[in-house]
Amino acid sequence: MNNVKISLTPAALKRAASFTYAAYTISLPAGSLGDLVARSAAYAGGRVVFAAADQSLTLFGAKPLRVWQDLTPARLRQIQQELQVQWVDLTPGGGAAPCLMGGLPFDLAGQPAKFWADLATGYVILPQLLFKQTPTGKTVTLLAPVSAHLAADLQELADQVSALMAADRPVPAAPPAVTGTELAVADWMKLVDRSVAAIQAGQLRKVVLARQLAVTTGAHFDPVAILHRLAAQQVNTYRFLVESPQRAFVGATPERLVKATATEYLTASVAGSAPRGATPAADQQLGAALLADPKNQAEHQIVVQRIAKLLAPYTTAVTIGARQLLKNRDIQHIYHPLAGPRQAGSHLLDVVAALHPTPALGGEPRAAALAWLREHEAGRGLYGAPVGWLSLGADEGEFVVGLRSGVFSAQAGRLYAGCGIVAASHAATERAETRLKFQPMLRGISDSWTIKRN
Ligand SMILES: C=C(O[C@@H]1C=C(C(=O)O)C=C[C@H]1O)C(=O)O
Repeated sequence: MNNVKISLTPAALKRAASFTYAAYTISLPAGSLGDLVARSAAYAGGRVVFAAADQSLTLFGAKPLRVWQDLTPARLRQIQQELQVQWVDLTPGGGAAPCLMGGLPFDLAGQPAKFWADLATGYVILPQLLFKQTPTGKTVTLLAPVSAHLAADLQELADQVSALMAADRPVPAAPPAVTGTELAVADWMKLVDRSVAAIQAGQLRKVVLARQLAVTTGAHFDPVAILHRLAAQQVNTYRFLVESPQRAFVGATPERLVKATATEYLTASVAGSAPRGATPAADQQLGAALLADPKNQAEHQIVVQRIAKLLAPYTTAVTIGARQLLKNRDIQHIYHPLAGPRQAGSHLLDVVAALHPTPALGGEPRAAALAWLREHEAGRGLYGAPVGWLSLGADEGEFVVGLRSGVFSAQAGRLYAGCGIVAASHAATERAETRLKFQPMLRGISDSWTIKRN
């Protein structure tokens, strides 16, 4: 691509003067956005990627103009509302809106999540370079603060895009060999037993317990390389990367929290898990057994009923789609899509606040489950939390549940996996289920790993 020339008329510059930020959208030649992400090492420490499971959208934000931490959905809604009126589109003929991208914490009131460093309490960026790929094309939206040198600043951003597109794609390094340690297994199994006892005593109906696998490598964890491997390995998943100067949170989740279009909210209930079979017949049998299993049915019913109730006030009617199996490479789940037309005046982040954490990640009732987790579990950081993007134009965006994921520094990482505990749960089976849920990320980070139990 030849270098792009930004053209701003004096009238456009005058219009910009009453705003804080100015945006300018450029169409890019066809080609995979993944290739650009692969070349983006110069922006390491400040990248966020979101790739929708149905390939309808990939977003790549880089060069944060602003960063927010200590987040709740309500706080992010306030930030969105403030920013919505602070930017102006200077694209001749009209361009795309800037977006906020990143993740909220699972529970700000939970125990501190030390390993997460600067990602611990949520991390949302306003990128200066926002690449967007849809089936109809590829664009980049540049965002600069309005100043006397706005035209030069936008041109410099455009030049950085040209340089990125011209950069050589680095030859991917072989994935590092990894040593893993399952943390606190005996304690966790005891906690499963105690949770089952609390459920049987009527203290709560369901709680989702997570555990951690610490991973280390003598080489280097490259979050973008992990993201690419996940994209190739994990069908039917949303891939994401939230990268700060200190950490990178990467994953491939099957679970949508909520997508807001102009007219609809779409969500999903994903709960109840089984392995994939080695042959189509074995796989079909495992799926049929999962659908027929009373414990998994009970676990799933709690989730689907609660989500339908929580979504109802924000829609004119909730439709619960047919029960299906959601199959990823290593795991299959019971799955229901849910959707409803938007209630006039409702906001995406209010729906995020209402839904998170669903009983697929927290429990039922929510308050009792969260209290149980705050007391018994180490902080989750962004694991299991809303991860996604939010437009600063219309109130549209999508948040997924940050599962099948890990957080990394250069040489160390933590993978997370959780499972729903109900009255009929057994610690050994739940441990096996969480082991299965570590599998996608282990495969994503390495071709060879050794796991120790601590
Ligand atoms: C908590 C996780 O997964 C969640 C729990 C599930 C279950 O209990 O069956 C299934 C899918 C997810 O909603 C995880 O993968 O870490």
